[in-house]
Amino acid sequence: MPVENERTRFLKMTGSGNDFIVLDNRAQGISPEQGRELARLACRRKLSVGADGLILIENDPEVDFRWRFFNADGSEAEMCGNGARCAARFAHIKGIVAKSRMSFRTLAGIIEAEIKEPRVKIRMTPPHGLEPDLNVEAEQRSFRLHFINTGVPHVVCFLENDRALEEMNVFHWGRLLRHHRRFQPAGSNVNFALVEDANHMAIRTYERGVEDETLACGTGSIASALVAAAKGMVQSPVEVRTRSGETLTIYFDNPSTGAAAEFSQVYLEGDAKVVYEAELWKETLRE
Ligand SMILES: N[C@@H](CCC[C@H](N)C(=O)O)C(=O)O
Repeated sequence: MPVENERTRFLKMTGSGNDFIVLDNRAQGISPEQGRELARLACRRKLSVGADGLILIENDPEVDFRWRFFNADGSEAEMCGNGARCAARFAHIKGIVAKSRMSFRTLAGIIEAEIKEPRVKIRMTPPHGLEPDLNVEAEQRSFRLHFINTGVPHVVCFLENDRALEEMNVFHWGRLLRHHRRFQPAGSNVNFALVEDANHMAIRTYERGVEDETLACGTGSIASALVAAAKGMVQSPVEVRTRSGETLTIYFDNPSTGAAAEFSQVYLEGDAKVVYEAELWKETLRE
């Protein structure tokens, strides 16, 4: 049983439709292995709380706190943009960090956050590994993909219009590309993106570790905006419409375009809302 207590308090939170179970692990001592198991069991929809991921807030000697982030399938991810905004708001609501500006440790590096209730703006770690224009084949269909790591790995596939975005079978093609040999062993999140004008985009994302389309993906929205900026299609700030209909705002400095494009000062801003506070009963943490 991953949680020793009979009942564990948690907040259910949503970052623009990406939903998370967030709990204070400063005293509970849930180990990474137990966290994996807890995520896998508690994130199951209809059988338990149901969520895209689990966030454990823990003490850190150098910054305000650190987190561990687990996808719904129990895999641990280096970063999650929407989850990071929820974690910062959780820490503020729970009095773990009284000030509205804070910093916390993730496996991808230190994230800075500013609470603007209920919005949260976070400063990301530097994106890296841009590889534009990769031609990838899946089931006899060719995709032009652009890879970038914005804390976790992402590929971006640009579509030409609203209809193409609406009709894209994200579950089918996203799953195939996410597991494509080109992106192994880590695999990749897969974003289908539409540039509407120089400051507006719409995206749909197939998420690694959730193994489905989610209603929003922060690092995926950033990846899509940065690749579009590298190609000279957009400029900061970029408003990204997510599948939930909510908008994420991406800010960045982009001094150069093309394959060697560089980015600094990358920020993500959007809502991070509490759905409810509750106690998790052990009885739903069974197969
Ligand atoms: N939803 C996230 C990304 C979470 C991690 C991802 N599923 C992975 O394993 O790479 C976001 O908002 O960034």
